[in-house]
Amino acid sequence: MSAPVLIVIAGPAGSGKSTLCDRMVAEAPGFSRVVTTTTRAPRPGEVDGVHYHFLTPEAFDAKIAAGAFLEWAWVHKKNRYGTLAADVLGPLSAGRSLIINVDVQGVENFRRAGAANALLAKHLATVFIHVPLAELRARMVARGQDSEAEIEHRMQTVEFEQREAGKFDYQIHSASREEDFQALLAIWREVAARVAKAG
Ligand SMILES: Nc1ncnc2c1ncn2[C@@H]1O[C@H](COP(=O)(O)OP(=O)(O)OP(=O)(O)O)[C@@H](O)[C@H]1O
Repeated sequence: MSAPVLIVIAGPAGSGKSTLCDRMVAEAPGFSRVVTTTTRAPRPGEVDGVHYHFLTPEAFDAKIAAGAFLEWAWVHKKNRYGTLAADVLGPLSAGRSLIINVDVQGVENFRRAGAANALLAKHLATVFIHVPLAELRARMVARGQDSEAEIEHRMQTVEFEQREAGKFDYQIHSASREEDFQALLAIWREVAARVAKAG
């Protein structure tokens, strides 16, 4: 078994974050997704503790007051989403590896949490996925999930996101799905070796 790691993966919309997370969980031994917490209502088929921890706004407030979150944020001014420290540190302490897909701004929260928590910092690696603009647009169109307006909206934040890329520990320059996955596996091996060496 390799040493446990926490891979935080970010990149523009359509860069392939979900695809890579799904594949790591399916194929890399000992990997699971971080279960995050939200105040939004469960959608049909969503299971509490599996897809999210679903909390009432009051219960979410209580966790904030208790300092239980590594990070949290409002999304569209409507619902709150966050990551409880226990949902990251618990699995890592039990020897399991974690992957989480967050937006570029969310990664800053993980860096800050790492600066305040040595255990987290030891296991943490941030990964940015680069994709040329035309290819990003093509992937979103091909995915068929977003309206033309939504795609335009998402494309407007890409430049900002790319400017943040230099702050990440690792970069993947996206090619085929297989090459991207192999690049992530190589990063995982490197981080696991670093964690093992840190003891
Ligand atoms: N390397 C790749 N080459 C071509 N297409 C890819 C590649 N990786 C992922 N895709 C496809 O691009 C689309 C976007 O991928 P995915 O949904 O994983 O992106 P995402 O970064 O999670 O997006 P979002 O932030 O919008 O949720 C999907 O249809 C996926 O199958």
